[in-house]
Amino acid sequence: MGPDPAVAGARSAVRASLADLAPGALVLVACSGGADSLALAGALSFVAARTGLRAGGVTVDHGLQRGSAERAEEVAGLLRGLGLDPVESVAVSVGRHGGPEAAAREARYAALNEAAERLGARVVLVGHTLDDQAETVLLRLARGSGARSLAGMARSGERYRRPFLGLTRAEVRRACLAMGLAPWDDPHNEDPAYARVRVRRTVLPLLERELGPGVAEALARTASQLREDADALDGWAVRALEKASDLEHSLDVRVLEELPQAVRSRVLRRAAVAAGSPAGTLAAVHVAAVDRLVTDWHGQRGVDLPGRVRAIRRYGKLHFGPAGVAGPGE
Ligand SMILES: Nc1ncnc2c1ncn2[C@@H]1O[C@H](COP(=O)(O)OP(=O)(O)OP(=O)(O)O)[C@@H](O)[C@H]1O
Repeated sequence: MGPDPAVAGARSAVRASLADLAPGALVLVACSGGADSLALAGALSFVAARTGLRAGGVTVDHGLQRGSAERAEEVAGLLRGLGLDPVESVAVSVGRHGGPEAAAREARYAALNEAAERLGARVVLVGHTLDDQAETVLLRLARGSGARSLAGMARSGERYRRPFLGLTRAEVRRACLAMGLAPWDDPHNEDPAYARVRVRRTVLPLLERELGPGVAEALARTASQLREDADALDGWAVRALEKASDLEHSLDVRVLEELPQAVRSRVLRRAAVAAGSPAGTLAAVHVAAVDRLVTDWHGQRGVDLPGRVRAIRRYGKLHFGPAGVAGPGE
């Protein structure tokens, strides 16, 4: 008898996501002990044994709940039991920046990045599923995001890969249990104080009831279509930025005027970030204000942007530089 179909699906998703790596390469799994990342660890251990990859694991103790250190040790023990080596349990101190959830995530990714670099792992696997993707897309849709943001999480980035992005949470949980692994269910995942939990428990089930099943799959499909569109627009923006820039990093307004709005916004955003405006705080309203310097200009000189960057229009050029420093010709 072959393996349970859910286990087979999990293993083949992991195998496919690592197909480009040469034998001997170290792959880490980021494991919280939840069903998703535990199934990921089980599947990675299986795949590594058959492909010559090396498999290790990292669990991060955020120190936010009673008994978290003991649980991290238990998770590390489970990972070692699966034959993963090296296995690390890393304790982090979580700041208060942007709310406890965001702070925990920031501290976690910093710890995972540090471990990957120290251990020489090019790839770190995380256990996001199709349902996580659908929830992310719905949350972002409700906030009014553009294509890049509605594209959700990438299946594969520079360091992080998400082999389970095409599998549902139920499939992954089934795989975890069928592998004989006992997951730890984080009580936060049931706490309706979090918008994501309300989306999971109330909004998505309501949409499925009212609009028919398959809404989560449909949202995930929309995300991957928008990813293709956003990639194409970003590629166009990179080329347009190159074409519009002169040696002093000023942009030619005539070149900008010719661009479709979606591409011009991306060019302006990139130019502002390159001049030092932080990507995280540069909002659509800021980019729109700079855009008006191009398309609806009434002689005003400039626009102030986050990070003390100022965009200035002068003599047919748009210049981005530090606020308070005179631009070219000012
Ligand atoms: N404590 C942890 N230690 C190691 N890895 C973790 C931990 N918590 C989460 N992860 C990894 O991150 C994945 C996503 O977890 P979760 O959905 O809880 O994250 P999140 O807080 O929503 O943040 P993000 O989705 O941005 O990673 C997990 O499947 C797992 O791979």
